[in-house]
Amino acid sequence: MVATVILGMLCVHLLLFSGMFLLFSTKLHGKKMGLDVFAIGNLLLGLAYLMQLVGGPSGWGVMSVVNHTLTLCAPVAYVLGAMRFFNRPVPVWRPLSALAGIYTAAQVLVQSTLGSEARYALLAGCCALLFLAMTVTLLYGTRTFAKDLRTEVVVFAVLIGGICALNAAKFVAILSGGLQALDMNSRFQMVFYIYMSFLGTVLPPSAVWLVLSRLTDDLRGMAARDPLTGLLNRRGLMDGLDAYFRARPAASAHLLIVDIDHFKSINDTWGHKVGDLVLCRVAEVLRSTARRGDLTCRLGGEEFVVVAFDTDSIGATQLAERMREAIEDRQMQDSGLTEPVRCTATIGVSEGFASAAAFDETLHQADAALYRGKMSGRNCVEMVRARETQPAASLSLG
Ligand SMILES: Nc1nc2c(ncn2[C@@H]2O[C@H](COP(=O)(O)OP(=O)(O)OP(=O)(O)O)[C@@H](O)[C@H]2O)c(=O)[nH]1
Repeated sequence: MVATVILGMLCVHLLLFSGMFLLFSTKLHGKKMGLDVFAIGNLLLGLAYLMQLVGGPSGWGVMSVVNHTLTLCAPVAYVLGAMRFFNRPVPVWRPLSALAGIYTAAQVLVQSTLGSEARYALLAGCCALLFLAMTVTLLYGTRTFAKDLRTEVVVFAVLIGGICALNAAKFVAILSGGLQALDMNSRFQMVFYIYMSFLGTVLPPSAVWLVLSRLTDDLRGMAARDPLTGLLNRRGLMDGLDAYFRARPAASAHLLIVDIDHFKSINDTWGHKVGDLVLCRVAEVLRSTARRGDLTCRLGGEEFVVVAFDTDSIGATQLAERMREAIEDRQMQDSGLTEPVRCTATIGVSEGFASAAAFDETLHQADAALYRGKMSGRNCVEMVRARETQPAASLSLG
C-alpha cells in the first residue's frame, strides 16, 4: 500500500513537471535550453510508472513491454535535453523512436528465448549502464563543457549515481531472487521508489533553476554587449572598468577612441548593409589587435573605444598605430559587392587614468585628440596634449 502511494505521488510529480517544463519552454522562443525535451522525458517516465501502477504484478504483456520501453527512453530523453542545454543541437524524435523500436524488438527476443526474468534483468542492466554513462559524462563535464556549473553538476552526478547503484542492485536481485524481488511491497522496491520519489521532487526544480540561472547570465551578457558587433557597449565597458580597478586599485589604463573616417559616405555609396559589415570588420580588427584582458567597446555609430591596461603612453600609441594600420589594410569582401571595400580610421589616445570614475573626463580628452586628427586630414593617431588634459571648464576659458 505504502509503495503504491509513493509510486502514485511520483507519477503526479513527473506529469505535473512535464506540463510545467512544456509551459516554460513555450515562453522561451528559439532557445528552449532543453526544457521541451525534459518535458518529454518526464512524460515518458510518468506514463511508465502509471502503467506499472495500473498494470499490477510483473509479467509478460503488451502493457509491460511498453512500460519497459518508456522506462528506458525517458533517461535517454533527459540526456538529449541536457545536450541541448549545453548547446549541442541534437535531434530528439529520431533517436528516441529508433531506441523504442530496437528495445521493443530486444524485449520480444529476450522474452521468447530466456523468459520474463531475463527481460526484467535486461531493463535493470540497461538502466544501470545508462545512468553510469550519465554520471561519468557529468563528472567529465565539470572540467570541460559544464565548468561554469561545477557544483550543480557534481550534485546531479551524485544523485544519478544513486539511481545507477539501485538499478545495478535490482539487476543482481532479479538474477539471484527472481521476479519476487520486484514485489511492490518488498523492502528493495520500497527503497527504490522512495529514492525515485526523492529525485522526482528534487531534480525538476533544480533543472528549472539551472535554466533560469543560464537565462539571467545570457540576459546580463546581452545587456552588456552591442548586438551588431558583439563588442561591449558603454554599460559593459563601465562594468569591466569597475571590476578591473576594484581588483587592482593601483593600476592605470589608457583609452583609445577609434572613429571610422567618412563612414557616412560608405553608407551613402554602398548602403547600410555594407556599412554594418564595415562596422563588424573594424570590430574584429580591434578585438584581435588588442591584448587579452583589454576592453573593446562600440560606443555608438562608427565610434569605438579600446581601454588598454598594463601599458604606458608610448605603448598605447603603438597599439593605436597597429590598429590604424590593420584597419587600413583590411579589405571588406561580401557576396553582394563587386569590389572589396576599404576604410580608414582616426584614433585619439588619452593619458593614463586610474579609476572608472575618471572615464568621462578621459573620454573627453581622447575626443579632443581625435578631433585634432580629423582636422589634420584623418587616418592618423593623435595623443592628447597637455592643454587638452585641463578640465573642460578651464579649457573653454583658455
Ligand atoms: N550602417 C550603419 N551606419 C551607422 C550606424 N550608426 C551610425 N551610422 C551612420 O554613421 C554615419 C556617421 O557619420 P558622421 O558622424 O558624419 O561621420 P563620418 O562620415 O564618419 O565623418 P568623419 O568621422 O568626420 O570622418 C551616419 O551617416 C550614421 O547614419 C550603424 O549601426 N550602421
